[in-house]
Amino acid sequence: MEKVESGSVENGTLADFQIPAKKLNVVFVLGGPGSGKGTQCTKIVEAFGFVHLSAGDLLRAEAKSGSESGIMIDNMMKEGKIVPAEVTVKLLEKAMKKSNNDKFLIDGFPRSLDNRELFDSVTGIEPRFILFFDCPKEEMERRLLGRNQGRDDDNEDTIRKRFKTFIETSLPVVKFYEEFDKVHKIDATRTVDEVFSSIEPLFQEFKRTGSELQEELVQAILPYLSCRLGALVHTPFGFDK
Ligand SMILES: Nc1ncnc2c1ncn2[C@@H]1O[C@H](COP(=O)(O)OP(=O)(O)OP(=O)(O)O)[C@@H](O)[C@H]1O
Ligand SMILES: Nc1ccn([C@H]2C[C@H](O)[C@@H](COP(=O)(O)O)O2)c(=O)n1
Repeated sequence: MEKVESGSVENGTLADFQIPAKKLNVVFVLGGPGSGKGTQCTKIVEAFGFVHLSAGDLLRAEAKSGSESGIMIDNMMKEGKIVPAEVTVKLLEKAMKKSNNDKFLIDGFPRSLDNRELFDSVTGIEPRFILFFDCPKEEMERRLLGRNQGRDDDNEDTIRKRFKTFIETSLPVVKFYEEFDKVHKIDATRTVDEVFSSIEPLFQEFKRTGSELQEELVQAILPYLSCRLGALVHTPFGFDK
């Protein structure tokens, strides 16, 4: 299979990608904090077999891992600031390489023009389109304060800072892609199901075929089967006898 040319990649980090950049289907999911990006990504994954990569989740995991950059990430997130693009792009790249899939929903990224430029130069991946969840500040704030997922940044003070960063640093990314006609603006004030109904048609081209669904089923039950098989081998009535 054709690979990404290492010459086009900084540090050659993408050289072990099994799928060429041009064949990867990447959709960026943008919107203010609490606009419902993660909620809709979960539904898109179920319906269309995408891999959901949340930049925020990857950063939170890295912060918890005790790595060198962990404390810096944690502090920046508490201040509602955008973590340096080098860190986030590296985490995304690693997560994409680990996956065998060719369809990625990248949630909460690019959150700045720096994010966008570095991702572009490192991966050479052009997003298929951008989903932009449009929601008034008051509704986003209401949702964030009711989220109850134990996130350190879901407090009034940090939420105010996150909104400011969203307007000053993240909206210019949406404007950038609007110039290329790549943005699907979604009214995110409706119910979860209504929002999903309005984005579903955008993903029809990614509908899974029968054999893809079959392969997914096999992958899902394989761990169970191998576990059962292992148990049989080690019981007196199993294969040993
Ligand atoms: N359409 C909706 N109507 C009402 N509540 C919603 C809707 N979509 C999501 N929520 C709720 O709002 C909260 C925030 O949603 P979600 O985590 O999906 O937002 P997000 O955009 O991913 O936020 P963040 O950028 O902070 O990670 C959650 O508690 C979720 O259940
Ligand atoms: N590309 C990104 C994405 C996220 N962050 C930081 C800053 C955000 O406030 C925080 C939480 O993200 P969320 O889970 O709300 O998407 O993570 C960033 O610096 N760069």
